[in-house]
Amino acid sequence: MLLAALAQVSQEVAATSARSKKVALLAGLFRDAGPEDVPVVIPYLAGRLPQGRIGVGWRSLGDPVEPAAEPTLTVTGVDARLTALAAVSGPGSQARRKEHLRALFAAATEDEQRFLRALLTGEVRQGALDAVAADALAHAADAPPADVRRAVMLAGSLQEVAGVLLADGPEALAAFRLTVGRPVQPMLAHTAASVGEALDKLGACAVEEKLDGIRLQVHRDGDRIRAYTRTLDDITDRLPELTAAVSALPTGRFILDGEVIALGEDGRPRPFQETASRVGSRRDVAEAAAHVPVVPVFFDALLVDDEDLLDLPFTDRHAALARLLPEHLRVRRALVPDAEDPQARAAADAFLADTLERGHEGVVVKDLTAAYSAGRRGASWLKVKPVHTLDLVVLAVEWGSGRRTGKLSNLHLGARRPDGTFAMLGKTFKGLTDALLEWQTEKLGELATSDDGHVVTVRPELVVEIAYDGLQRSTRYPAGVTLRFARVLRYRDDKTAQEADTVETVLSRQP
Ligand SMILES: Nc1ncnc2c1ncn2[C@@H]1O[C@H](COP(=O)(O)OP(=O)(O)OP(=O)(O)O)[C@@H](O)[C@H]1O
Repeated sequence: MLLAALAQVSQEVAATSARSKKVALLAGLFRDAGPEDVPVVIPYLAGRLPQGRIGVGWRSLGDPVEPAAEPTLTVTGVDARLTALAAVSGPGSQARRKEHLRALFAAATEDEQRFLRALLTGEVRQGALDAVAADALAHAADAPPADVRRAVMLAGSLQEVAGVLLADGPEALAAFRLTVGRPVQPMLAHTAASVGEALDKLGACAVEEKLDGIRLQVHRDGDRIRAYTRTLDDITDRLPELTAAVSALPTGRFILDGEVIALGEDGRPRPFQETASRVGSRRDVAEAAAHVPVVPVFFDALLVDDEDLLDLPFTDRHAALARLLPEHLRVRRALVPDAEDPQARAAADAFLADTLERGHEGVVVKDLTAAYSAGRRGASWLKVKPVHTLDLVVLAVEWGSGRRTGKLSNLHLGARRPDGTFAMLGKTFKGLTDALLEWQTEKLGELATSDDGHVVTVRPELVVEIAYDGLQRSTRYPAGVTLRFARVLRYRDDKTAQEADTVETVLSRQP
């Protein structure tokens, strides 16, 4: 497929707000795509590079290059060129990257150049494009849209489903089943302002402690035990405690969802960074385990023996969990069978107070009747946390002064808009430790697209968790509000910019 075709459809999709028109445009594109094009076309449409970060800085994109008259570039050709570019390393690599880029731009027409430039600087972002693309794919392949969506949820990747569907037709979708050893995207939660609000929204529910650890999905088939993070990375070898705890269970086949967390001897959670460094580090596993032991704590069961539990109500899944696991491996919870009963409401509030007292970050309130909606932020799980936090995208950063000279310090923070662009909400350099400063200077340097000596603009890719005390009106910022006392809590390596909080979420937090 020619890059020109993709660039044109991408532009047309961005220009229309009608979902049905977007679906029709994308379906047309998918009909023309060969299976070999799919792994490139889908990420390009969403503004992602299959290579992840390719180390192209603003310098390399500098001077204009004379465009080609006729389109000849293919999407697979462009992808191969960018793979080669990403592989360049060692002395002189900047110059060689620049050569690759110049060659690519010289072969591109004016429209293609515009598309490539936007792709490389992170401007081609299309809000919620993956859901539209799944429906378009169903159209293109004459498959039921619901079947395609379910396959995507189970495969954890639209690309993979697209490849199989376009190559083998709708019957091939049956191969995407919940399978032990094949991780699925975890179910996510919305936010409620208080336990009372959550009870009003959900009715009969369970209130569970919200542990501030790292999301964990464990698959066991006899001796084969694998553990995955929220981004589906395999972390089994880093957490020997986990394999030990899971292999001691009598049941041999299951998929469980939970959290891994470092607890102190008093049972209170240790600082989040300690859990994060255990999960993030492959080195000296035995020593790290002795130093900062972690425990798995589970809150859901997706499959037990050969039974797929995804579509069962939460109560049934939890009953399966209770049969499978001893109490200390399960999250603590309080049941609220009748959300209108004042006593039950008071008990739910008391459960939150007790959970906070024990050092945890809040609770997750769960609808007792809801199925497990993998990969989606279902309305049936509501988290309640007293400290306000937002996951925002770093749009730009300022060079520091004084003690921070030479470091990229003051972060410009953005929330997501429905069209995939970002609205700046404010700036902060508070809460940044020396280690974080060091880390962000390097990372943001790699993502830089322009630098005026004071402000460095970056590809909007890094997600940072920000605590704040409230919102205040501001005419300086595009959403009309800014954050009061914003401070950095941590970087969220496990989230992409598409998963950052939206302007709508931010505004809904206004009292
Ligand atoms: N009992 C629980 N039930 C569900 N999720 C839990 C529970 N305890 C801790 N968690 C964690 O909370 C997360 C749910 O919140 P959410 O879906 O908003 O993701 P998040 O943005 O990573 O959350 P946050 O930023 O608030 O930590 C889960 O991904 C999981 O890691």
